[in-house]
Order: sequence, then C-alpha cells, then structure tokens
Amino acid sequence: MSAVKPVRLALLGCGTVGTEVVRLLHEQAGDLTARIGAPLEIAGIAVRRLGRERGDLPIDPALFTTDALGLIKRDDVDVVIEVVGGIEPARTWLVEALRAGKSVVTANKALLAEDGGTLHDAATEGGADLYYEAAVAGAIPLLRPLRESLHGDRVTAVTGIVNGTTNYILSSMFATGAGFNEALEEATELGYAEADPTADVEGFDAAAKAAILASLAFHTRVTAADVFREGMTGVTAGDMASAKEMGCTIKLLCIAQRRNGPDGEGTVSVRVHPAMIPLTHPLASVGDAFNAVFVEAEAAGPLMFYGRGAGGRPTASAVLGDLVAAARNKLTGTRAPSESNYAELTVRPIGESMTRYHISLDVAERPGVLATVAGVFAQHEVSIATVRQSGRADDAKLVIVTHSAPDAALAATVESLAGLDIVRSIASVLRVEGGAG
Ligand SMILES: NC(=O)C1=CN([C@@H]2O[C@H](COP(=O)(O)OP(=O)(O)OC[C@H]3O[C@@H](n4cnc5c(N)ncnc54)[C@H](O)[C@@H]3O)[C@@H](O)[C@H]2O)C=CC1
Ligand SMILES: N[C@@H](CC=O)C(=O)O
Ligand code: NA
Repeated sequence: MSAVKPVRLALLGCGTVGTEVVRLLHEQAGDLTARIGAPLEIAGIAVRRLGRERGDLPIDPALFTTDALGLIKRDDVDVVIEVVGGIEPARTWLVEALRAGKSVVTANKALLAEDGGTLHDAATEGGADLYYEAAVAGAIPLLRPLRESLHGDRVTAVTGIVNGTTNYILSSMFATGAGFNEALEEATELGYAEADPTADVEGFDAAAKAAILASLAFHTRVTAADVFREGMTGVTAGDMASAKEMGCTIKLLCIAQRRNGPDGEGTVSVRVHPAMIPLTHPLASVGDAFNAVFVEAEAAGPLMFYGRGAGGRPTASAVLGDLVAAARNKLTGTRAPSESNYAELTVRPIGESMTRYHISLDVAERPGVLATVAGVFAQHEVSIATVRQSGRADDAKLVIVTHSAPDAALAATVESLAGLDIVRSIASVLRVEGGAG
C-alpha cells in the first residue's frame, strides 16, 4: 500500500460512462498512481437505485449510495466526477462541491451550455478546478487544446460533427439505406444516445456542444439558447438518395464562426443543422459514431481533431485525463486557468449567416416554369449556381443549388416559392456546405 495519502473521489452516476470510469480506474490504478504521485480512491458512488446488478464491476458494493449530496459533502472527498447528466440536481451538486473547494470533472454538456457561468463562478469562489473534456466530442482532446494550447492565437472558426448518435444514423442511412428508427435503436444499444435521444436527433446535444466550443474558442459566453438549432429528423431517405445522386452526403454539422464587423467589432455565429457536403469533403468520410472537428486559427492555420465522440469507454478516457489533471493540482495546491470570457462578443442571428441552399421542387410541367422560379430567386437577390430538371407531367422536378447568400434571403425565397401555383410541393430544403452542388 502506498504511504502517500490518496486523492478521494465521489462518482455521481454509474451508467454507460460511470461504469467505464470505474473499470478504467481499476485497470490503470498503478499507472495513474505513478502519474499523479498518489493513488486515486473511490470514496463512494451515487446511484439512483441500490440493488441493481453491478456485480461485474471491480468495486466494493458497500460504496454505493443514493445520497449524492451527502457523499459530496463528506470531508474525505477531494474530487467529484459527475456522469449523471441533466440540469438538476446536477447543478446543485456541482455548485455545492465547487464552493466547498472540491474539484469537479463532468461530462454534462447540457448543464455547461445552459448555465456554465454559475459553475465557473462557483469554481472561482471555492478555488477549485472545473474540467469537462468528456462533454464535447467524447474521447477527442479538443477542449484542452482550445483552453490552453491555442491561447496565444486567435481562433476564427470551429466546424465539425459533434454528435455520435446522429452521425451513426446518417452514416447508416447513406451506406445501407437503413431506416431512421432502426439506426437509432442500434446507436442507443451501443451506448451512444442520450437518456432521451430527442436531445441527439433534434440537435440539442450538438447545440450544447457548439455553445461550449464557441465560448472556449472565442473567449466569450455563448449559451445553448444562442445557438441556431435544426435537428436531423426531417432528413428523409429521399434527401439522402438525392444527395448521393449529386455526389454528396448529409451530415449534422456544428458551425461556429467569429467575424469582425465593418466597425471592427467582433461577432460570432453558432449554428447546428443538417447539411449536404460533397463526398470529397473530409467530413464526408467520418462514419459510425466518430466525430471530427476543424479549428481554424489565424496563426496556426487549420487544425483537425478526429476520434470517438461517444460510447462509455472512449468518454471515460476523457474523464480520466481530466481526473489526473485535477488530482495533480490538488496535490500541488494549484488550479487550472479559469474561464476566459472577456471578449463579450455579440451573437449574430441565423438570418445573417451566409450559406447555400439545395432546394428540390415538384413543379407543374408548363412553359415558363423555369423562368418564373428563377424570377423568385432574383427578387430575393439570391443567385442560382445550378438547376437540374427531371421528370415529366406529374413527376416534373426542379433541383436548384444556390450560391452563398444570407440565410434570411434564402428562407424568404423558399417561402415565396411555396406560394407559386406552379410549385406543387417543396420536396426538400437543405443547407449546403463545402463546395457541394
Ligand atoms: N454516453 C456517451 O457516449 C456520452 C455521455 N456523455 C454525458 O455523460 C453523462 C452520462 O451519460 P451516460 O452514462 O451515457 O448516461 P446513463 O443514462 O447511462 O447514466 C446516467 C446514470 O445516472 C444515474 N442517475 C440518474 N439520476 C440520478 C440521481 N439522482 N442520483 C444518482 N444517479 C442518478 C442513472 O441511473 C444512470 O445510471 C451525461 O451528461 C451525458 O450527456 C458525454 C459524452 C458521451
Ligand atoms: N449522445 C452523445 C454522446 C456524446 O456526447 C452523442 O451521440 O454524441
Ligand atoms: Na473531448
């Protein structure tokens, strides 16, 4: 037994991620002790219900408790690991821990994106660390590079795929033509989906991650409410087939950009939505539940981060990385740099974002249809890049890809098209990124 006093841990939650944290702590115990300079010891594990079969975990069953707050308040707890999720009671627990000077490692993006300010303030008040690498893009070391390595540079954009579940579904729809429900069930079984998978498929999870990324990248405070969000439940097998025909695929993208306005004032735009991208785009080959994020910084240029964005074991890897940092700081009496949000940038509305649209219309087969449709685009000052006409009579279709234009002008164009009597229906509208079309 080591003579050095152990760093004592309270683990809150023992589900997909929590069980893997326990396993990794056990498997890596020797190395972790050597790296930290003291052993890590679990003081207790808070669960919702006792008596659930957890016999396969290498842990004394007496450590389980249903009293999370009581566990956090114990004098012998140094670091709190939260892998429960949701806003409450997680916020109350973490504020209690941080104010009492206990460092926190959490994977809870929903809470950080909704009310990260409260957690950061509590950490400052208690002189404790707040680490959350697992909250964005699972195993991929992404937040630490943004929080530390790139602090000498100016980040201008963060773009990528940050939700594993929806990437798994969209990749299956593309590769095998699998249905949405079937693919979602598989993603849930594999431990990728949130407790309520609506958070994944409606884009809330990706929007929370986008808010966290934008806050760190641009040194400002962006919350989930600031992020334009559109989920992927509207993406049909027909959309995917149409994308394929054009040499494209569809991905749920997170796009955060910083711009300087004409008066030199900085603004940010943060959005999450499905988008058509060409198969030659680096994000097109990101399959399964993998995530990939591009960061662009003025001096560094483009950087790419890729890896497993979901799943118990990969996420537990990120939790343990944070845990080592927090435990080391505890032993040396230091603290990681706190939140940097001095920039106070204004968030631009989605209408001002420049993007391109792919619009598929079912139209009447009549002379002059093309001219009428083109006139609507001209009226909204949206320039057309390509038009494809197919079918006849009841099957006549127009597929239009625009050049870049403000999102508001594109949305108004679609609204005007819907009002034309020659347009029988708008079959699909998708944003286009990365040279597709
Ligand atoms: N599963 C994944 O791939 C990833 C998950 N995350 C985040 O990690 C956190 C945990 O996710 P999972 O492990 O997948 O969820 P999970 O649903 O498998 O586990 C959560 C556990 O917390 C327990 N719990 C709920 N209320 C509780 C309470 N009042 N007291 C004590 N325990 C309580 C549940 O019984 C469950 O066992 C969430 O914030 C999630 O967003 C982050 C990255 C990846
Ligand atoms: N549900 C999330 C889990 C990781 O953050 C996802 O699918 O990405
Ligand atoms: Na990460």
